[in-house]
Amino acid sequence: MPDTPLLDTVTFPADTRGFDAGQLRQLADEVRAETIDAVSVTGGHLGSALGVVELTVALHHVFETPDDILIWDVGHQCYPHKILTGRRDRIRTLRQGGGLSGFTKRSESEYDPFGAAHASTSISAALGFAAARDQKGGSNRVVAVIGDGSMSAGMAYEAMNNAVEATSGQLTVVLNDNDMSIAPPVGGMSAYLAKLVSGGTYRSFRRLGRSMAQHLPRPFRDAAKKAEEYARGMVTGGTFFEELGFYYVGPIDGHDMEALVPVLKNAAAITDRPVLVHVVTQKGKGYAPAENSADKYHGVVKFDVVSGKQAKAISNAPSYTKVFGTELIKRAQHDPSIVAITAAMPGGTGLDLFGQAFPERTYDVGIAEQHAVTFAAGLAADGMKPFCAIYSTFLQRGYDQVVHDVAIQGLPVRFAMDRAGLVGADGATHAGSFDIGFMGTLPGMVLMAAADEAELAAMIATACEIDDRPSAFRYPRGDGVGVEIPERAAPLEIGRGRIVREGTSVAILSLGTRLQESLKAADLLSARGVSATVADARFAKPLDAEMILRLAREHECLITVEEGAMGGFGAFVLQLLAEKGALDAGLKVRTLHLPDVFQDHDKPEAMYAAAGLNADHIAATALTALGIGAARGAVRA
Ligand SMILES: Cc1ncc(C[n+]2csc(CCOP(=O)(O)OP(=O)(O)O)c2C)c(N)n1
Ligand SMILES: CC(=O)[C@@H](O)[C@H](O)COP(=O)(O)O
Ligand SMILES: [Mg+2]
Repeated sequence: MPDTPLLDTVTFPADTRGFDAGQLRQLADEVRAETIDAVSVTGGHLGSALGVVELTVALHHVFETPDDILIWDVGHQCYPHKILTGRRDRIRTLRQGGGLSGFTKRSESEYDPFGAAHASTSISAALGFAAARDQKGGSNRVVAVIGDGSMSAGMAYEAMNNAVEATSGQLTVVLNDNDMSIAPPVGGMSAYLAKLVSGGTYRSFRRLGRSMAQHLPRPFRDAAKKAEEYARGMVTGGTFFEELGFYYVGPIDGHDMEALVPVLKNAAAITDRPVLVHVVTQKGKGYAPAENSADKYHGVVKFDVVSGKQAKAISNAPSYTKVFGTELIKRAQHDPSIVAITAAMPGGTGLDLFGQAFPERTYDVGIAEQHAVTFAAGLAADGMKPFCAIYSTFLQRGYDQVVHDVAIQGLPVRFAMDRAGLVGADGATHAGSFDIGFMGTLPGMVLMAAADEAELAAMIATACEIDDRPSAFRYPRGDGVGVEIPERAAPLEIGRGRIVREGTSVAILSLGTRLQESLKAADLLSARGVSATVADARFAKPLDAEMILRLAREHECLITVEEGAMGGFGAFVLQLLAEKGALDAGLKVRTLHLPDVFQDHDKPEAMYAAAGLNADHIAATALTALGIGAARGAVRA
């Protein structure tokens, strides 16, 4: 544990309010050491947190949190904030079951006035808080901190566009520009910010001194007159933001406490217009292994603090993500119309591999899922074969585009939905729980779910051939099950499932990831003298009606299993059975799916157990339905 004498005196931000610049610097150093040490035992989003240590200390020193509202965009950089807001005693439980969330969360602390984890929501939320304050005649201040990567999303612009009209009072947006998203940032705004930073203004701000006050907008000038040192580090510019009605201040060095504190004090005092403070930081700041790594330790597993070496688990199977990337490359080698789209997640989606193989056919559109989907629709409309690879949870943001721009027009966009199902430590915000329901209800959509990595390869091959309508395939976070992938996977027959194991009394109909557990459940049932068929549905849409109706006819009990929310595969099957009268003769149907709650972060195994999607739960469900009765423990292997 690091030596933290000053931090030890701080439990809440109020404890820092009397600190001088030297003490604030020392506090930042100690918070940084504490953050590194904590994440070394928990894993998590380290690089972004290290980049905002000074900013966090300065914000809590200047603003009267929690009365003043401080909103972190994404929230993945909030560990220093948690350390300073009464949660240091639990900081080594970050992202662990029952422990602190890795993001901001309203239920966790009054210092988290708004929860997040998806990007680019902070300015809208802050504007809402500012407008609420205005409505109530309050006087508290409101701050949003948003990263340069998150500044690529439509929501951020929608909020800035509305800011001047929605609030007549104080609102500070801190643009934390570390010139990084998860991958290097992309797009015109990123280039614009780089230009602002590389301009003479930034290089020379230290020389500007008090004369700068003359060039500042009037409120700054007045404030600067009161405290001339506040003017240091403030530079006008940023035409784009000015045109939207903001005062633009910056760029300033986000690691320089003597620049940060006075500038933030000034921003807090401005009430006639919103202020955008452009702060330049370094992702991974102050920890050499992070600073020197390509991803700046954006997300790490446990690591050794001295060497920075991460304790990566060894696996015998490739990750689904890697299978997606490599299989798509194979297909693209024979089909020049295949192109791939990612919304700022090239590494996370495996499209970094595709991008190396086909740089000209890979589009990283930034954090802009809505645009990604409609951009793919345009590509498809003009004869390309777009694979739009977006995590299930982030595709939620592009849903109207999926409906309106893709599905209604019947365009053959292929949606590769990674991280479908539970994701462990990132928790509820990142779980891909809903895609079966929201994609499966769309007319014309072909929706597949991979039970293993060979199935994923087959589904990619299938999607390649679907040229007359949209298609989607879902697959989970993590490694495959270790099955062999054929050199050239054959496409599947659309709407055909497969029987994996034949039995007589119970039919377990699995969609996607829980097939292995379903097979284990069949073993458990067999040990209890119950014969089970196990089928892999492969398709949530169109359903294999023939297979499902046969299972219904030939078994006493039918259990659907899926790693998705209610209202998904099980609901589709029930609807089919009802429509075809297959429920009329007493078939016992049970639908196993994710529980109707937002499951908190935990180890995946614990989450599956809590969800009731393990072999013993499946088997117990069958036994209970058959009236054989079994406490779960009774069927455990
Ligand atoms: C809507 C959405 N898309 C993608 C992501 C994945 N994501 C999390 S952080 C991040 C990069 C954010 O970059 P920036 O805002 O600059 O913060 P930094 O990591 O640089 O501190 C991305 C792409 C997300 N959380 N939400
Ligand atoms: C904060 C965020 O949204 C990403 O960093 C996310 O945590 C990545 O998840 P994976 O680790 O599953 O790629
Ligand atoms: Mg960034």
